[in-house]
Amino acid sequence: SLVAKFPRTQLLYPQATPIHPLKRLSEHLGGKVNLWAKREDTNSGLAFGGNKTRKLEYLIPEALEGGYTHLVSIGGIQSNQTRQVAAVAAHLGLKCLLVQENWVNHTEDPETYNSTGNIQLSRILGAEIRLSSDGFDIGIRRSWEEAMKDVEVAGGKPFPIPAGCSEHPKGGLGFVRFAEEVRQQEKEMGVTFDYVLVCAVTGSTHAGMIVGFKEETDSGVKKVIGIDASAKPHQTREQILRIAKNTAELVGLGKEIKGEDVVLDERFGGPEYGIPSEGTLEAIRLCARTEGMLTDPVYEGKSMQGMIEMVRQGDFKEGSNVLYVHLGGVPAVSSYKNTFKDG
Ligand SMILES: Cc1ncc(COP(=O)(O)O)c(CNC2(C(=O)O)CC2)c1O
Repeated sequence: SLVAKFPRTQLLYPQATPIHPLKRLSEHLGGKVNLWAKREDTNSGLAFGGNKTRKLEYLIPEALEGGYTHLVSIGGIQSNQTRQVAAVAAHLGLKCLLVQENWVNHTEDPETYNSTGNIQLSRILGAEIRLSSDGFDIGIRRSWEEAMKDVEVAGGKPFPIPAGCSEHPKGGLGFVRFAEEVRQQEKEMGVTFDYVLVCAVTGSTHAGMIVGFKEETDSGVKKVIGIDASAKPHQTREQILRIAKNTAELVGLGKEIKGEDVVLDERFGGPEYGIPSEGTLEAIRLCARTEGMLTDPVYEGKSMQGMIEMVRQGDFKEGSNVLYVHLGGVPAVSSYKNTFKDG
């Protein structure tokens, strides 16, 4: 394994996350392409888990050794990242300071949006929340750096966890292991996935998969297709490529990561980060009502829309197996009260 040499704190359930067919959705779309889902949204008992919990397994060992007192992270008001960091901190007996910025120009009433969903869970989990009026950006933020300085001034030792864990040097390792897990499941299931679809914003999920699938020799290089949900795809694409290169170096992949390895579909991230299009809402409803599988309006609803559109447009050859990776995000749905008032 490319990542066996790195320490990992067990935060996920020990078993591989389930892969199951999406039979009724596949049928509804013509039955020519076999759609499957791998459920990272059920990967841990820590506050609904999700893709960040898998990444945190490789960041946390350093936080536990180095005498750190606080996990300090950042995201939008309804960030899944910050909720997962809050749960991991509570689980390990560390304090937690979260910077929550104004990333989404939503149309919900602020009272609801700022007190339900992920931020409600983070408060229940005991995190200290610091609201910031700064807007959406996946890069390193001043508000986050100031929060860490404040922890130091107060005598604490802050462990820095950047947005989505992505700019952390080890942010890609979790999804390198994910790719190895998929390859193991392919062998056990006797199925080969021709495509792996993944939602991308800060990029280390997609980047880790590129490295992990690039290593395989048995069933050919997996076609990892990223669906942008940042609506700033240039910055996301650059971040995916940079993280994939750094992660390949870190694990000793021994193969070069090239620009064309980053396949990022920019068509479904709009109109803005955190704002769903009508097409995204339709995709959320179709998947929910054919499979009973819920997706959210910020992230997975957009990647679900992408997969549905690609099937409809015949992008996948007949009989191919398409693996949709569900990365979590559903807890934010309750903050989109008006959006879903009629279901
Ligand atoms: C449910 C869900 N699906 C996909 C993604 C995109 O993952 P990456 O950031 O690794 O590209 C997120 C991220 N969320 C961020 C957050 O603050 O929650 C990092 C942006 C996600 O939460």
